[in-house]
Amino acid sequence: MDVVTIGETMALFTPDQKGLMRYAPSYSRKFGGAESNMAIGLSRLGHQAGWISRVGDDELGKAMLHFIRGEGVDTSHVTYDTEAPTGLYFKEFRKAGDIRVQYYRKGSAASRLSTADIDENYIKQADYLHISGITPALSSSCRNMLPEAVKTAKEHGVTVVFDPNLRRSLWSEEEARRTLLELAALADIVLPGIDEGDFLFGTKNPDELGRLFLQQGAGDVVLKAGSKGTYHFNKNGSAFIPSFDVETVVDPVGAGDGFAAGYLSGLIDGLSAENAVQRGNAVGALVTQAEGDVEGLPEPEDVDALVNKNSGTEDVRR
Ligand SMILES: O=C(O)C(=O)C[C@H](O)[C@H](O)CO
Repeated sequence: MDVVTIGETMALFTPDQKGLMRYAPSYSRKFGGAESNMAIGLSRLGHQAGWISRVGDDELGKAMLHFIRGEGVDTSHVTYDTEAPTGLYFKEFRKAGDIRVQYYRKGSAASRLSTADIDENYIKQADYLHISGITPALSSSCRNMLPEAVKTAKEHGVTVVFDPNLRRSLWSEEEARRTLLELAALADIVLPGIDEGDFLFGTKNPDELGRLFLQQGAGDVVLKAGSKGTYHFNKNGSAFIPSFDVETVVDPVGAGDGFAAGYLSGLIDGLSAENAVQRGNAVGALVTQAEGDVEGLPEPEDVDALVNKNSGTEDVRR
């Protein structure tokens, strides 16, 4: 297994019409969850990814599992929870550039994940363990589970990748800041956005953030500056890798997960840090071109086409 990830995926309902959701009579059903989005991204790029989770023992849970398994992700460590339902989320396209999400996930099956779901043998055979800051916001059992998963990974030399994925609506600012900083300190690679860095450290200055995350304990800091590009910092220095131009953003949700998939795919393929980030930028850009969290995740030839079209784009070692 190249990467094992842990987290909640929800049935995603999108109104078939734009505008306020209260007027929407019909919805399309999709699936979305940061960690499985990333795992599907890896699978599309030809890698082996496994996803640890719980889903409700209900029709949506079954459909979700079929879907994610069908995308080539290993779901052998996903269990059906007979006492709690699959979580739901709604994505409302109010007007261009104004997309809102509404969760119905309190007490969901995945919020009942706990250290009992951490199988040492499963984690130890992976090269990377990917976790996000959404999971600890779901419940105290989820919060206790992640450090245990990280400990298991570290004992076996599995590289820990942490995407803060701040979801303010799920917990208090204070709790979020404390927990995300704790997890960032445990990770080998962190993938924050500039706004998340600002939330955690009170500055938007990229160099300052790079320094602070390194000081916190990460070996590699990959700092996403949205449509501008991405910074990479490690003990050898820093680089800025520009983003790819995107004409119209159809749906930005899931772009960060796509970035993580592209970046990890690059590392798995042995690319330099800068080229891995460039692949991340490419996947992130492509994800925004389709509606849905995973529908725009590319195959390798799509990534190559975008990167080659922009081959004038150079990595700038700083
Ligand atoms: O917001 C969440 O918690 C989700 O996991 C839903 C989406 O898939 C996710 O935000 C995309 O990154």
